[in-house]
Amino acid sequence: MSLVDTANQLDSNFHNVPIMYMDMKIENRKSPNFKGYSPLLSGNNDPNGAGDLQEGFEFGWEPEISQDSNESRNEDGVMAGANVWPSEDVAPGFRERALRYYYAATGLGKALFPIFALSLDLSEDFFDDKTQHSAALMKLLHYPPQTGPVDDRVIGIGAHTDWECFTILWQEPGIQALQVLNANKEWINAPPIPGTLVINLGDQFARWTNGVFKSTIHRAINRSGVRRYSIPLFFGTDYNVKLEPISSCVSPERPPKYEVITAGDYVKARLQATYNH
Ligand SMILES: O=C(O)CCC(=O)C(=O)O
Ligand SMILES: [Fe+2]
Repeated sequence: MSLVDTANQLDSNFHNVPIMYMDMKIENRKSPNFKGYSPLLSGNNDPNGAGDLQEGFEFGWEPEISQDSNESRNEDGVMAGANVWPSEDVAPGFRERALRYYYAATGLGKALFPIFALSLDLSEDFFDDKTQHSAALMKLLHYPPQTGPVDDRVIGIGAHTDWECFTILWQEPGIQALQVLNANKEWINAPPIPGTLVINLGDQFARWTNGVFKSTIHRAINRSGVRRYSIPLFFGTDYNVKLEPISSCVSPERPPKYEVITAGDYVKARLQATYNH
């Protein structure tokens, strides 16, 4: 089955989850790393915005389905922490399908690193020792339709860049919502194309390459009149790895642009800023 078909299958299950009423026991603010359920308007990706008109459910790596989901990995440092799931009564089969798509999509995420290493004239295994632990978060998002008077500061998800290296984004077929800011500062629609996924570059990759690759500014607005779902997978380098610029990307003309911190500290700081606004 193709990756997109696996996502479509998860989507059909996800539509049946009464996600609007997810148990507030699994609210993301109760988890050290914001795993679990984020209610409408609880996050704010654009500091000039007044809250994102979406709700979501976020989870990360965990051992294969048959094992205990409570295991957390020491290597994840500040980002260590178990997933939290809605109960099987509320969402039968949801965890299993979500993890099935997660594992398939992380396989694609991992395959992107050698391609980008080659594009930077590095050996293709350059990122291998930095991507041992699937530092990857998946988010299932629901955007209610936006109708009526519009406050420009409240949209589905405000203008932002993603935080990791690559985002692999599945979008609800047939609904235009995602927009990308081009070099002329114009918003360009990025409609779903059947059978495809969107790949966005994120801040960690801009940091690795000292700005040679840029993270894409994007936003989403659902004015379709119907609910929209999307599923990003944010895939970065291991949380305990320092985001140090690749030496060939630093020169007297291109001095280091970013303070060096670990990938985990970076993601954690961004999560805190987004949900504790
Ligand atoms: O829903 C979308 O299309 C975009 C989601 C997104 O940008 C994000 O979650 O970071
Ligand atoms: Fe994003």
